[in-house]
This record gives sequence, structure tokens and C-alpha cells, in this order.
Amino acid sequence: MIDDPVRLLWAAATVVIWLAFTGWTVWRFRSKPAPAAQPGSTLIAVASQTGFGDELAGMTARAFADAGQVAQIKSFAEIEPVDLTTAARVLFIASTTGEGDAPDSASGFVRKVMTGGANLSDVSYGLLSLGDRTYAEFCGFGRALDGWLKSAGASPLFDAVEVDNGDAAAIRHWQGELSRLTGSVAAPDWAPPSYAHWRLVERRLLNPGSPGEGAWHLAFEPVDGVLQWVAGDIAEIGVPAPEGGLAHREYSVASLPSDGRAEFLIRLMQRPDGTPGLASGWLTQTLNVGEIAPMRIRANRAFHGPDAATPMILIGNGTGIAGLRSHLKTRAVQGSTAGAWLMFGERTSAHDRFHDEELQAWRTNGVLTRLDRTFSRDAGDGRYVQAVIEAEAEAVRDWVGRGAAIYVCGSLEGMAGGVNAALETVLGAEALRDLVENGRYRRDVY
Ligand SMILES: Cc1cc2nc3c(=O)[nH]c(=O)nc-3n(C[C@H](O)[C@H](O)[C@H](O)COP(=O)(O)O)c2cc1C
Repeated sequence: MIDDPVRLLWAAATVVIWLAFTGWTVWRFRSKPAPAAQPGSTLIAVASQTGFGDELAGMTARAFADAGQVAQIKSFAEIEPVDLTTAARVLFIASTTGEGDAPDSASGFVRKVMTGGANLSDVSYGLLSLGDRTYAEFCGFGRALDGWLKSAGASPLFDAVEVDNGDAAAIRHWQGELSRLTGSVAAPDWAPPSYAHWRLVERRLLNPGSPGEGAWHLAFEPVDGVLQWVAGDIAEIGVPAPEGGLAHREYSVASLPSDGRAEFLIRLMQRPDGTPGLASGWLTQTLNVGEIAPMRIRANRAFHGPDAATPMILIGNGTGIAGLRSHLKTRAVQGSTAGAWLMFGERTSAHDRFHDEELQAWRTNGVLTRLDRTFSRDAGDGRYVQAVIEAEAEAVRDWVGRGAAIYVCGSLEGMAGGVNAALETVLGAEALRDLVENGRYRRDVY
């Protein structure tokens, strides 16, 4: 509770600004059709799952603007084949998700455009592929896109630039290619926006006694950071690396700016030799309350919420509740009565009911219309979250029929695939594909 009137005023002002910003974002991304590519211009075509590609697209457009030239950014979801042949050149920025898969925003492009026999012999292109070598299919989508562009007759302006886990040298290489294209010698500022300072103000173990590893609730207040993000956004935290410098780790933000703090749910990871994971160990064991962590918050458009009138089905497991909680908080602030159904899976009902009080309060006041939890280690249950989808098939079809959007947050391994398979069984593969392509099935999995 806030009982200081000045703080209350500030909190109210933050909510108003935040609502205006959210409304503007929704309006901007939902209702305005993207204008067609300008003849002779540069088109920046971006397929991003977690927002890094979107950020690089913005920096790429700025490099052209700094050289007095126009470059238009379009998401793959907005690109028509004619855009590719109208622009003088196309710069593709393409990340890979899943197991070598295209980001969700590109799935319609892959299905409708990349499978057709396009003639792109007049198209010149550059390609920046984002990936991570720890995955089996490094830059799987970028490479597939490159192969398709070449087979359709398009001419590469330079060899594809592949970025391994945000590698700064590869990004500088892309910057060099852009300088060649724009004829500009002035190097634009490519340093990613720097970390701000955030103070750890609270850390609490949410699952004492759990058979799983500790799951910690952490809250940070800005020292010189800015309370500005929307549900679905991601925090990048700089963690001291053994070799010096900072290792970069990403976490779903579990709170809203109107809370006055950035909250997280972080699971302590154990390495096979029993030592704690680098980032989770530092955040849950080494960093003390009162100390500072370097952090910045990045927009993650692919996981932004629908408007308040759209019912939501939120599905997740483990620490994935973090990314879903910020959406439920948004619903509470909006006073949305459209309905929200949370399906959540953890290990034991005795120890792993994360944020239970808050969820029960939302059940009571109607923010949460349905709450179904599964507990895989409970003798009477033993189910994973995807079991709810199949058991409640009729209700899931009814919600989707009424326009619900589906949001999934949590583990890639096990949960995301299982949920996807259950949704396919219940809704049908084609209907599920349409939901992806219309932005009504969104995933933030890791
Ligand atoms: C769930 C998940 C799956 C991923 N799968 C792959 C993969 O199969 N191959 C790869 O090279 N990188 C993979 N990555 C790494 C991303 O491509 C990389 O982090 C990239 O910088 C993300 O860019 P974006 O934020 O624009 O989507 C994966 C990342 C996540 C979170």
C-alpha cells in the first residue's frame, strides 16, 4: 500500500503515462497497415522472436538516416512479394528460434512466399543472421532464407553476416557493410544501449521445500534506470563473468512500471558438478540486497499483449509464470473483463504454488476467469500443463472461437513442444497456424 500522497501521485502519473504508451503501441502495431516499399528505397525486412533483431533493424535504419538516405523497416509479417522487387535493395535481419525455425512473425512468409517460385533476379540483398552456436541448427532460418533468395535469383551484396549470441565483432562487420552501402565514413554508434544501474531491494525464496531447485523472487529499483516497459518485455542483466567483463543474460520482466520496480522469478541452476550456474548463482546467492546490478530492458514485441477486449489463455510452467504475470497485472490495471485463463504447471502443490495469493486475489476480482494448475510430482495428479489443454478441449475451442489469444511462457524443452502438440490436437494444425500468423498465438520460451 502507498500511503504517502506524493508517492501516490507519482504512481498514478506513472500508470497514466504507461497506459498512454501501451495504447499508442497497440494502435501503432495493430491498426496501421504498413505502407508499401518505396521504389528505389532500401527495405529492412526483420524477423525477430525476442526483440534483438528489431533493435538491430532500428540501428540499421538509423545508419541510413545519418547518411541522409531513407530505409524502411518492415516485419516479415507485413512483407508482400512485391515489396522485395520494388525496393532497390533489401536488407534482411533474421533470427532463428525453436530448433532451427523461423520466428513466429515469419511463419506466414515461409509458408506463402518461400514455398512459391518467386523470380527475384532483380533483387539485391544483404543478410544479417542472428543465432547461437550452442543450438544444433546455427542460424537455421537465416541460412534457409539465404538459400531461398539465391535459388530465386537474388544477388547478395556481400556474404551473409552471422551473429553468434550477439557477437559484437560480427555486428561491427555488418556496420562496415552498411557504411559501404551508404557511402558514409562516419561510423554510427553501434554500441548496444548501455546498462543502467538497478538496486536489488528484495529477494525471497518462493518454493521452500520443493523437490526442484530454488525459485527466487527478485525485485530491483532503478538507480539511474527508467521505469518504462510493457508486459512481455525482457531484461538483459550483466553478470560478472569469470574471464572479466559482463556475461549477458535475459529474463522476462514479471512486473509493470507502475509497480515501481522490475521483478523477476529466477531459478537457481546447478551445473552437473553441483556448482551454481553463473547468472542464477550470482543473482540468487552472491548479489546482496542493497547492491547494484547492471540492467537494461528491451522491447519484445513478439510477446506484447493484445488489447483489453481480447480474452487471453496464458500457459506456462516454472519460471515462465514471470512472463505471464506481467500480462495479468496489465489486465488488472486495464480493468479488463474480457477473461483470462491461466494454465500453469509445476512440481508439487505443497511447495510450488508461485504467487498463489496474488492469483487467488485475481480469481476473486475477476481478472483471472479460470486457473488450472498441474503438479507433475503430486501423487494425485502427475500431469504436465499440456494435459489441461486436452482435458479442457471443448473450453479451449470455445475461448479461441470467442477470439482469445494464446500466450505461452516457460521451457522450450518439454513444455513448449507439448503445449504446441496439444493445441494442434484440440484446434487443428491449420487453425493453430492461422493463430500464429495473426499474432494470436505468441511464445516466449527458453
Ligand atoms: C527458444 C530459443 C530457441 C533458439 N533456437 C536457436 C537455433 O535453433 N539456432 C540458433 O542459431 N539460435 C537459436 N536461438 C538463439 C537466437 O537466435 C538468438 O538469441 C538471437 O540473437 C535472437 O534474436 P531475436 O531476439 O531477434 O529473436 C534460440 C533462442 C531461443 C530463446
